[in-house]
Amino acid sequence: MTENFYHLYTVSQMRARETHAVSHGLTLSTLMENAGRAASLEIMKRWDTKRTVILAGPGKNGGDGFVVARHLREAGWPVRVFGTPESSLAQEMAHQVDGILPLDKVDFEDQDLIIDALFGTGLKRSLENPWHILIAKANASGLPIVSLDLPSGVNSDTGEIMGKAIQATLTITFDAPKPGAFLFPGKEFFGILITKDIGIPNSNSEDLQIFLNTPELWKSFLKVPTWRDHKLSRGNVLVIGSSHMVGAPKMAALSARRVGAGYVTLMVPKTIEAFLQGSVWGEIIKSYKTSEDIEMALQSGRFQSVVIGPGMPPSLETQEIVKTILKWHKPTVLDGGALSSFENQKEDLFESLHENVVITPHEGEFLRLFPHLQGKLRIEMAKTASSQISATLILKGADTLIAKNGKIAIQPFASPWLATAGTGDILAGILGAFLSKKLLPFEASLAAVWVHASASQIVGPYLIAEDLIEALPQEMKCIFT
Ligand SMILES: NC(=O)C1=CN([C@@H]2O[C@H](COP(=O)(O)OP(=O)(O)OC[C@H]3O[C@@H](n4cnc5c(N)ncnc54)[C@H](O)[C@@H]3O)[C@@H](O)[C@H]2O)[C@@H](O)CC1
Ligand SMILES: [K+]
Repeated sequence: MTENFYHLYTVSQMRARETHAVSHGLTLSTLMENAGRAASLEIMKRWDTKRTVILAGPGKNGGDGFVVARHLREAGWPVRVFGTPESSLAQEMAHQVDGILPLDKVDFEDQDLIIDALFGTGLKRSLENPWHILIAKANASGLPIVSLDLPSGVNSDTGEIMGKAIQATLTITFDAPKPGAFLFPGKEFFGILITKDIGIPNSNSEDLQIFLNTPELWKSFLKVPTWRDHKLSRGNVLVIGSSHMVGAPKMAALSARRVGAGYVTLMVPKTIEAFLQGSVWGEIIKSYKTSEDIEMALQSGRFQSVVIGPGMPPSLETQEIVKTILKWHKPTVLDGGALSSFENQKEDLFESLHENVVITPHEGEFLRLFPHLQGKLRIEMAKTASSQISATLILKGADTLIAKNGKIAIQPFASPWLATAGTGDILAGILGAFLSKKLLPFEASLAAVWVHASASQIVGPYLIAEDLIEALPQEMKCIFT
């Protein structure tokens, strides 16, 4: 198993792993034996003797199922095996098991447990009957289902449901988890996910293409202050607001402070300056009339990062301000209206983006900028779009994706209660703070998405944006202890 436990293997990477194993003298039969044995041991660890039905598909996933059948029977379990081995390797494993019945005769009456070894990483195209009926029958049985490698019917690379999928109680995946285990809708079908080593030697050759966001990737870059620090050295963030929605930039600014930015300036139109002076305490309020005033503020060189978008209306004025900011090549977060303003001038935006920018669209904002990706899976959207722009992309959603040059990290968890107004402004603020602390845009994005999601779990049900801001210091303390 790879030491990068956060590394997710695509189907083509799994094939490369297989070839790598063979080049180290392992046979495919040995790997199948290792997989089946590891799975059967895990099953016997979790359950006492159960009347078990094994559903074995035509390929190697089915082969793994036959191995499980043999091991469970050797341990005295009553096991009924249904399958139609087609590949020579699956047949080799099937020969070691007596009394295999045809899949159309499957019956779950008086049984306790189902092992799903129908399809794994080799699933191609959408499943049709008789597989549909079989999967529906297994799901409707009410029995616990253990899926080998992945729930049959889930696309290993994308999490797409290929017609119909097994709803697993437990999934025992081999060598390393697959992206589909963390991408919706497939993610919901895995039940408990565990990974088993099957003896494939470590290899360094595969590129890190898709992986899970974990603090190990960025924690060391987030520093606690020392006696040498002062408020400006701890990150100086400029948040641009508008009179359109005043609360949004306020929340972004406060969030930046709550995750450790030492100094946050909120720059708003002259018309609301006085109002804001009276309603915020710790942020510095400055005003602007035109984009030139913002340019002058940036000229001062004081700000280490800029956040624009929360509460900004999609307009030509916003567009002008964004273009002005991007000229300065500062670490910059573009969110909400800062992105939507370019719906009809996408190329202008793409040309102005640079390496220090992070864009944080939700799917609606994303499709305004990349309409040609409408109908694509999220993982494909992120991969394609991030290869087209020089900025880092955070594609927000239940399984937020962070992408740069086609490399993608998946946020493994987040509370569904985050689906409420204002939480996006908070993410923009957190990100602005981490950028001001000199984290590189990709690492800052990983850290911000994690902190945001993790804080949402601290708050729990009935979260509103203001609660999330309050929970940020607790989350930051968790990271540092
Ligand atoms: N890659 C590796 O290193 C290892 C893989 N192993 C197992 O092997 C699995 C992959 O094996 P395979 O590549 O044989 O693939 P699968 O066993 O997942 O499925 C391939 C078979 O399903 C058929 N099939 C695909 N899509 C279909 C559809 N829509 N309708 C009907 N039939 C369809 C194919 O014609 C082929 O016969 C993994 O998921 C894992 O369980 C393990 O044995 C251990 C080692
Ligand atoms: K399976």
